[in-house]
Amino acid sequence: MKLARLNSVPEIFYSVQGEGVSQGSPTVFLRLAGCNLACSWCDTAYSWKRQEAEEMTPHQVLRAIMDIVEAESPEDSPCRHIVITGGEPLLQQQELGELLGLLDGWRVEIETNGTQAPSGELAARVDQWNVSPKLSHSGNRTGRALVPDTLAAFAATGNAWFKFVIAHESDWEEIRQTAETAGIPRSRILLMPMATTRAELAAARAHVIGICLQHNVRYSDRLHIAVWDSRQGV
Ligand SMILES: Nc1nc2[nH]cc(C(=O)O)c2c(=O)[nH]1
Ligand code: SF4
Ligand SMILES: [Mg+2]
Repeated sequence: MKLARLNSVPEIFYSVQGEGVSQGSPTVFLRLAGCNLACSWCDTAYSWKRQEAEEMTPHQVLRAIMDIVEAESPEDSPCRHIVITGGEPLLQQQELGELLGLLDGWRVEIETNGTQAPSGELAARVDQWNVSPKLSHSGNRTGRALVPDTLAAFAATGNAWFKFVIAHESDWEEIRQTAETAGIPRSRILLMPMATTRAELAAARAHVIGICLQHNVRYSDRLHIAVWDSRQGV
């Protein structure tokens, strides 16, 4: 499978989940390479823009994960929570399924842009989907980033949350329409500020919380940005 490379090494790290409903949980992150979209504000473009990626077998990835767990999480309570992100991890479903087969007893979250439907086999191994559908402000071609049938398939799993990046007040209307078409319940929607720096996050937070209150949906902060600013690999 292809892993993103950060500072010339495959991107696997131990941190707290910074976004969504598991925010704050100690987690191993695995970033896969490649994406089918090209968001203008992508904060991990290095994971898909450059052709370089680290090719590893699922067994090698498992070994690298366990090395980090052993080195960084406590011996008396080793981390067994993984977030797989990208890029778009569902472009590598076959290999991902093999890896998840090796992560027996782990809690698995997948961050996805919601354009690729998971196979039933893969879905059975995933505890939580963090789906982040890309609105028109992402600059992707219309129809490419928002795929209603695929979003509906995620909604039907019962373990998906839908995390939308807010750039403007007017984004709510696009979210409302998307949710209605795909059958996404309000209780599963989170709004998150568009921000790649601590200063941008601080400036946008109150405004996005205001939109959440107005429409009775959850807010998600971006803890890793609040804490480590625009640093990658944390
Ligand atoms: N700490 C931390 N939490 C995250 N949650 C989602 C991330 C992502 O890049 O998909 C991410 C990330 O890069 N770091
Ligand atoms: S879907 Fe995610 S990884 Fe892909 S370009 Fe958009 S923000 Fe970047
Ligand atoms: Mg990130």
